[in-house]
Amino acid sequence: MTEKTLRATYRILDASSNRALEGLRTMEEWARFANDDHEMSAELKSIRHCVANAVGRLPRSTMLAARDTPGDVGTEITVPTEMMRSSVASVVAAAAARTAQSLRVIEEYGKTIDGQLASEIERARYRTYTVAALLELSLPADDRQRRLAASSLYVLVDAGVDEAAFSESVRGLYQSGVDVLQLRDRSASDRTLLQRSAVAALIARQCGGLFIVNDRADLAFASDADGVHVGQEELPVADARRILGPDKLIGLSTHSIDQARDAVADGADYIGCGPVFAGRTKTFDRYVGPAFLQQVSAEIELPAFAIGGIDLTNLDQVTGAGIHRVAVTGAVRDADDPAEAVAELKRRLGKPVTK
Ligand SMILES: Cc1ncc(COP(=O)(O)OP(=O)(O)O)c(N)n1
Ligand SMILES: Cc1nc(C(=O)O)sc1CCOP(=O)(O)O
Ligand SMILES: [Mg+2]
Repeated sequence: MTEKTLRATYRILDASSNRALEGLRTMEEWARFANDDHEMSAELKSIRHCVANAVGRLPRSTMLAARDTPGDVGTEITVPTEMMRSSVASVVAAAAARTAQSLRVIEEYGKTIDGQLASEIERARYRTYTVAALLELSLPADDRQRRLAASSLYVLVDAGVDEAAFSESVRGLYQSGVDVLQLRDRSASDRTLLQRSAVAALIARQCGGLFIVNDRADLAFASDADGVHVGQEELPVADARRILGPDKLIGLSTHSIDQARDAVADGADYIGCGPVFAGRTKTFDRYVGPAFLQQVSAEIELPAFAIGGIDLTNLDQVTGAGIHRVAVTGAVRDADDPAEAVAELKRRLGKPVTK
C-alpha cells in the first residue's frame, strides 16, 4: 500500500470511528436519560467501549496525523434537511444509521490493515443493529399523526411565479396559522413541482406544519414531504403507501359515504370531503353539500377536511354539520389579506374535535 493510500485509509478510519462513537453516544443518551433503561444503556455503553478498544489496536498518533478537518471537503457538503430534525425519533434514527454506516466503513477498510480489528467491529455492528432497533421502537411514533389530529386549517396552493415568492408565501401561511399546506398545480412541470415541494417540506418542518403533495406519491417521496393527497382516479391508497411507507400521510378525496368508508378500510390517514359548495378553483357536475359532512361526522373516525367553495360566508354550514376541519384554496388565495383570512378561519374553526 503506498504512503498516500495508507494515510487516506487512516484518515477514513479516524473519521469513521469518531462518527460511530458519536452515534453510539447519541443513542445511549436517550436510553439512559429519557428511557431510564439500564439494560439498553449498558449495552450501548458496552458496544461503545468495544469499538473504542478495537480501534485502539490502530496507532493513534498515525490516525491523528492523518486527520485534516479544515481540508475535509465533506464539511462543506450539506443537504437542506441535514440541520433539521422533525422529532426525537428522527434524531435517534439518524444516529442509528450513522453508527451502522460508520462501523461498516471501519470494518471494510480495517480489513486492509488488521483482520482482528475488522472482526471485532463486525461483532459490534451486529450488536448495534439489535439495540438500535429496540431503541427506535421505544420512541413515540413520529408526531406527524399527532399534528394531523390537531389540524383544522388546510390550504391548497399553486407553484407561484418563482421559488422565492413561493417560499415567502408558504412561510407566511404557516406562520399565520395554516396547519397543513398542499401544493396543487396542474400547470407546473415535474421539475418545478419537485423543487417547490422540497422547499415547502423544509419550511413546514421549520414552522411545525405539515406539507402534502397533490396526486404524486413519487414527488412526495423525492421531496421528503409529509405525504400525498390522491383522488378517486389517482393511485390507490395501498400503492401510494408502498411508495411512501408507514410514517408518511396519505389523504384521499371522498365524495360519498361509501367512498369515506372505503378510505378507512384502505388505510388512508385523512379524507377530503367534497365538493361541498361551488367554488372558484374547480368546477363539478354536482356538489355534496353539508349533508355529506353530517354523514361523515356521524360515522367516520379519520380526520375529515371539508373542501369545495368554503369560505367565511358558509363556514358555519360546515361546522354546523359537525366538521371542524376545512381545506380551502380561493378563500385564502383571493383574500385581500391572506394572513388575516387564515387567522379568521382558524378562529372560527377553534380546536378541531377528535374527528
Ligand atoms: C384535502 C384535499 N381534498 C380533496 C382534494 C381533491 O383531490 P382530487 O380529487 O385528486 O382532485 P385534484 O385536487 O387532484 O384536482 C385535494 N386535492 N385535497
Ligand atoms: C381541488 C378541489 N377538490 C375538491 C373536491 O371536492 O375534491 S374541491 C376543490 C377546490 C378547492 O378550492 P376552493 O376552496 O377554492 O373551492
Ligand atoms: Mg388529484
